[in-house]
Amino acid sequence: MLEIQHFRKSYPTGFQIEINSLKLDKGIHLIKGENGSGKSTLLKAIAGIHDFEGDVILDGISLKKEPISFRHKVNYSEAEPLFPDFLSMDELIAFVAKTKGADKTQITSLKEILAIGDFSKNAIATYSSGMLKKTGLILAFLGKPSMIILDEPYTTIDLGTQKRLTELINRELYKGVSFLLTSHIADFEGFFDYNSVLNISNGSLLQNHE
Ligand SMILES: Nc1ncnc2c1ncn2[C@@H]1O[C@H](COP(=O)(O)OP(=O)(O)OP(=O)(O)O)[C@@H](O)[C@H]1O
Repeated sequence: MLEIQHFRKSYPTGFQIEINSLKLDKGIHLIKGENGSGKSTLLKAIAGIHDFEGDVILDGISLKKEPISFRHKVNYSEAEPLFPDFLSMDELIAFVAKTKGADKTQITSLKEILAIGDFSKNAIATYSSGMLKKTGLILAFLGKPSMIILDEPYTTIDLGTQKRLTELINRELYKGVSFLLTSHIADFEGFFDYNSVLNISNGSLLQNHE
């Protein structure tokens, strides 16, 4: 279970997200909101990338008190991932696999599902936007995370990859992994039986239904 307590994140521009208390059960959750509503800011905070006031607790492990253990349990993919141009996807996978404890079987299986092919040997500088997105996605599934956070997972990838990504998410859900997804359009609302759908507007979160 994911718990957000007394959360506050503000930027010097004046934009602010405040969540007094939020509890999300194991399962799959969707955060919807317009451009600039605060989705990415919230996800980056939950993933331990952005600093914030308050705490986020996953399965009893506090991000503030046990940051290393917490980060081991949470994987994250950005909406528009950026990586060093000179590295290849294979090199990035090898690095993340080592830190997250992923084995060769898992890597091969994920590469097959996401139809990565031999292109992963090439430098990131040569990647299309879809390949860049697939790079971010594959890294987010490595190891044995309790929660996978995917920011706008269906943008940029082709229809075939979208279908296989849905199968992959369902497979991992079945194994007990939880998911937190965002969308600024209703592009994949019907793909999953969400445990909850939340709306974020101007930094405030509203829980729709469970
Ligand atoms: N590093 C930053 N410094 C200052 N302001 C920021 C920063 N990152 C985001 N913001 C501001 O915070 C607000 C929320 O941005 P955020 O990227 O979280 O929204 P979003 O819902 O993910 O948007 P989109 O759907 O366009 O990706 C926006 O007003 C944005 O300009």
